[in-house]
Amino acid sequence: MAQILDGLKVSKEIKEEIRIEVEKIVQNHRRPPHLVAILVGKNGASMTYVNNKIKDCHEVGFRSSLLEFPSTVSEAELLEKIDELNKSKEVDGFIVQLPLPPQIDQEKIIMAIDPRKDVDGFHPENFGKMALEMDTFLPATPFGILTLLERYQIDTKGKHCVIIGRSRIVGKPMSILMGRKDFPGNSTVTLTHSYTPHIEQYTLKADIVITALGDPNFLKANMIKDGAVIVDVGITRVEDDSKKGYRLVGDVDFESCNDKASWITPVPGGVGPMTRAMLMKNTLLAYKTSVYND
Ligand SMILES: Nc1nc(=O)c2c([nH]1)NC[C@@H]1CN(c3ccc(C(=O)N[C@@H](CCC(=O)O)C(=O)O)cc3)C=[N+]21
Ligand SMILES: [Mg+2]
Repeated sequence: MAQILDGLKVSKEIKEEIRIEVEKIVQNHRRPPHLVAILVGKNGASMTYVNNKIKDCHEVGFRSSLLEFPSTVSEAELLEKIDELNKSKEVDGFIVQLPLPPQIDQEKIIMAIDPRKDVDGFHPENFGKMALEMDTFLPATPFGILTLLERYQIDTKGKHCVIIGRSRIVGKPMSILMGRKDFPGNSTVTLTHSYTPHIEQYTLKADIVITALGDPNFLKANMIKDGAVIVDVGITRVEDDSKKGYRLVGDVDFESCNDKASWITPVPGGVGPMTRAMLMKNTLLAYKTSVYND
């Protein structure tokens, strides 16, 4: 049986470290860090994620604000709000929860965010800095995966890492980060996606597999090699008879892969909570002007 990369446990440790730091800040009569979340529409999963982020803020002692807009909001209205948040001396960082409705140009919204307050690390300036190994806000999910690998001292140097999915918030940045010079990195990276034929010919050779495609139970035991490290970013709501009406299912067929892998992340309780902890970390970095000091 594989050992568990316990994201829930590590996320609690990180939040506790942040809480202690915020406590000291407030004891020194300074205001706490302030994170703002913009939520457009009433998508169930998005509402859960954003509410959890607000809960995390309370736990670590941050101030938080939730700005909700109807799904009919115009691009101009959102841009106006972003401009206001960019200028506000009371806001350290903010996020615009994705996905956005079709009338809104996602790239235009992300481009409008001041890179200094871009705690998601989605702005091209921050993405470029990430790729060039300069100080920046790392996108929260990849940052969470790196931190999880680091805390469990998973050896990534010289290993073959196969990533499934090339999204701008997970697959693409992850493919860059695993190949960077710092630890955990120094992997040889293969980025696979929907046009990769016979994905198993790559995953079977991988020391580390990171799946981010949103296809429940996609990765089966017969697609991985003995002792592989498996990181599951996928999280899909699958309808069932439970009280909630759904359960969360990852991209990895946990049952079968658990017997073959050396380390594996569970869903829920793996990458998801780590993502949220790293958003708190980035907000603290923005507050302390650790990344941008002008
Ligand atoms: N601007 C923006 N930034 C994001 O970081 C962002 C986003 N948009 N859009 C959607 C994705 C997805 N994402 C998750 C965060 C936490 C969990 C999480 O906490 N998952 C829990 C379960 C939560 C539940 O009950 O649904 C777990 O895996 O244990 C999952 C997914 C952030 N994203
Ligand atoms: Mg993807």
